[in-house]
Amino acid sequence: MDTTPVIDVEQLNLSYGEFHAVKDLSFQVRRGEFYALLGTNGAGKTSTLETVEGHRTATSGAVRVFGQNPRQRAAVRPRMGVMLQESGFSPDLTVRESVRLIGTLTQRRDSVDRVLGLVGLTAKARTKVSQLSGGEKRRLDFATAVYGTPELIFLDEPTTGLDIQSRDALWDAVDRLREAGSTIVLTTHYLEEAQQRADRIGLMHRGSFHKEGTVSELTRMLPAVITFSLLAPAPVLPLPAVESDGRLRIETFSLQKDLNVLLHWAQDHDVELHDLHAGPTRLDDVFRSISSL
Ligand SMILES: Nc1ncnc2c1ncn2[C@@H]1O[C@H](COP(=O)(O)OP(=O)(O)OP(=O)(O)O)[C@@H](O)[C@H]1O
Repeated sequence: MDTTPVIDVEQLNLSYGEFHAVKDLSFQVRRGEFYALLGTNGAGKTSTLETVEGHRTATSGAVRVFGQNPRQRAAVRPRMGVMLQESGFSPDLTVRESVRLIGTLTQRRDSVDRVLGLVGLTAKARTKVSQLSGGEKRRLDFATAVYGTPELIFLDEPTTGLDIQSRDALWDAVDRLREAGSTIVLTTHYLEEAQQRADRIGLMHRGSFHKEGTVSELTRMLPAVITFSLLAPAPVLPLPAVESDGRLRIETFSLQKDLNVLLHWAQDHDVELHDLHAGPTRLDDVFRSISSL
């Protein structure tokens, strides 16, 4: 089996004039993996991905895609599908013509009807791109990335502007691409999307990784949280809590034990723990912790 990483980035640096946007960034994406590159605004995600996609030259460092320089587009481009943040379709082409053009440009083979069905645009096949809604344009962008089921697929903010049905349909399609063996690289600001699906996450802040690992590795170092409100005066709580916006919040590294203590206390004193929530730290909390740095 080929163990060459699909993406291998080593000590990548990118500068725009005096501005050092990406600093000594190193990461690998393995075959079949779902990797999410997340980060604060301006962290350098797009700059990094544009370099990996072969659109931008690194200031220094090495970037390999399928073991090759991504600037060698003839070798690499047919093997990867890219959904950019903004589409570059000609407004006068129809949806069908646009998808067919992608096939020609990427040199991948597929059935245009199959791809239109996959992205739910069969009924719009003869519609001009200029007449599509924002969500429909986004689905056409997705079609460009998945045409021919490429080995490597980049999804840059894929669900922005999509309604809930279209989002679900997009993630179903991604699941099927993964079953077919495709490697997925995602950037998104919807953290729950990454939290639910990614095998590994690179969390960027100001040009470098703040953290990299699986979701559980990223969240493990933060305490779990119990929140609730009290509708009537109650005796002193059995655990230290902080009050914010009328709710009490307990942070703990022993969730089961402390939840047990709290529930017993409530039972013994006949106290209602209104709107009680307990659970591990979410990725949003990791994000908030770095955004404030
Ligand atoms: N062409 C450019 N010229 C100068 N500065 C640039 C250029 N492109 C990006 N930058 C700067 O480089 C930094 C990284 O930008 P980049 O678009 O890679 O970030 P990002 O993580 O994708 O951000 P966002 O989440 O806001 O889309 C930002 O500070 C941005 O202003």
